[in-house]
Amino acid sequence: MMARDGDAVGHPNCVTIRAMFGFRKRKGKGSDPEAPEEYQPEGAPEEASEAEAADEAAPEPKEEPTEEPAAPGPSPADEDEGAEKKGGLFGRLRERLAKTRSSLAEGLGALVLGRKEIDDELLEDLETQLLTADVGVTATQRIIDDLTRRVSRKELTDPQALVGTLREELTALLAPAARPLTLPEDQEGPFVLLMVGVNGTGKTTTIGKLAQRYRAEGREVVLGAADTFRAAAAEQLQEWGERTGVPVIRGPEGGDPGAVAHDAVEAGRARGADVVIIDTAGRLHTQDNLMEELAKVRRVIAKQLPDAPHETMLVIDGGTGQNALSQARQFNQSVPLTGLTVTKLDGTARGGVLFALAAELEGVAIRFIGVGESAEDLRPFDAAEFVDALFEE
Ligand SMILES: Nc1nc2c(ncn2[C@@H]2O[C@H](COP(=O)(O)OP(=O)(O)OP(=O)(O)O)[C@@H](O)[C@H]2O)c(=O)[nH]1
Repeated sequence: MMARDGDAVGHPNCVTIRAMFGFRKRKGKGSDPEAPEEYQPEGAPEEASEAEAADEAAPEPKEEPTEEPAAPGPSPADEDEGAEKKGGLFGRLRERLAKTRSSLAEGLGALVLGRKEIDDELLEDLETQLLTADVGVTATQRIIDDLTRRVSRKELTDPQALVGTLREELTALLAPAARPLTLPEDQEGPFVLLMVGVNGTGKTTTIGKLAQRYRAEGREVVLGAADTFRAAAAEQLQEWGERTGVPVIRGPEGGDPGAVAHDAVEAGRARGADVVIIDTAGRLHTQDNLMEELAKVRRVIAKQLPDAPHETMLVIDGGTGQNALSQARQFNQSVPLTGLTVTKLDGTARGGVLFALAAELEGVAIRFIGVGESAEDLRPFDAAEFVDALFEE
């Protein structure tokens, strides 16, 4: 890896290039991206243990609370409640990110405590802290380069200001990736979402939550169960379909997933649906089989509808840390990705991986994050909100 800020080297009182490579020297420390995560998969959606899971079980998706409630317009009392709810939602995000918060932000606070100046050692410790929190090599390098530059120009001298500056840097790093998924209002034919991801990352659950969200917005949705490899996957999708009042197109077990995808798009067209969401297998006999199958499903959809799939979304388990990056790269080769959903951030200290994904996967937007099992825990990804939730007292 090349340093990009050579001009910092040799400047009096400034950090040296040594600091930027500190992570190499400390390789062992906290740099075990493949280490098993303590996250324990929880039960099926309807088994959610928290009180708010009751929200999810509501039979009418239109009554599902949303972050931006639709008409009728709010009364003044509702507005107060709205503000409170917003605070509540932020509070909940903050609480759900507690593990990442303690591994990333709280560690940084401790790091600068009692320091009098920003020297090599402090920047090296910061670098280690970021890598330990799964921020990843590219993002960490970019941040340390930038801080080094600021220190060398004397724009940043006070260690206590370092955390604030870092917070800005982290937000700026995430911001280009935080592009919401907006459905066109005037599109001819349905908006087709192809959902991919390895087994157990929360793909089917995410599809269910998305169906619920879109139904609550008054959109017509069709689901396609193109994971014909695992019968339980279609069952699970069917349950979500029943819960949200959305038709689910299925095929025979072991059948052709391309045919199911085709039928789902066709059903979406015939019904004048706004959105078709297609679930795919997360595991086949081999990884190569899986990638070929996904590419084929994609081709079938593309033949049927110009520009479709309009979104190819990879669902990643945030608890897999740096492994998420290799998953994303691999999927991206077979089915060019347009968006990501990172789930299970509520059960892991490895949420720093969002920064790694933003830095490494240019052009792929982070659409949603999952911070729990209920529908409102699938949140549109907002860079500033995410960083605030990690840093705000
Ligand atoms: N805590 C938590 N659990 C989640 C989240 N998203 C999904 N889950 C849970 O993760 C488990 C696996 O989710 P699935 O939707 O079955 O995963 P999948 O990727 O479809 O897996 P396959 O169907 O096996 O391919 C379920 O128990 C979900 O409720 C999240 O953001 N937080």
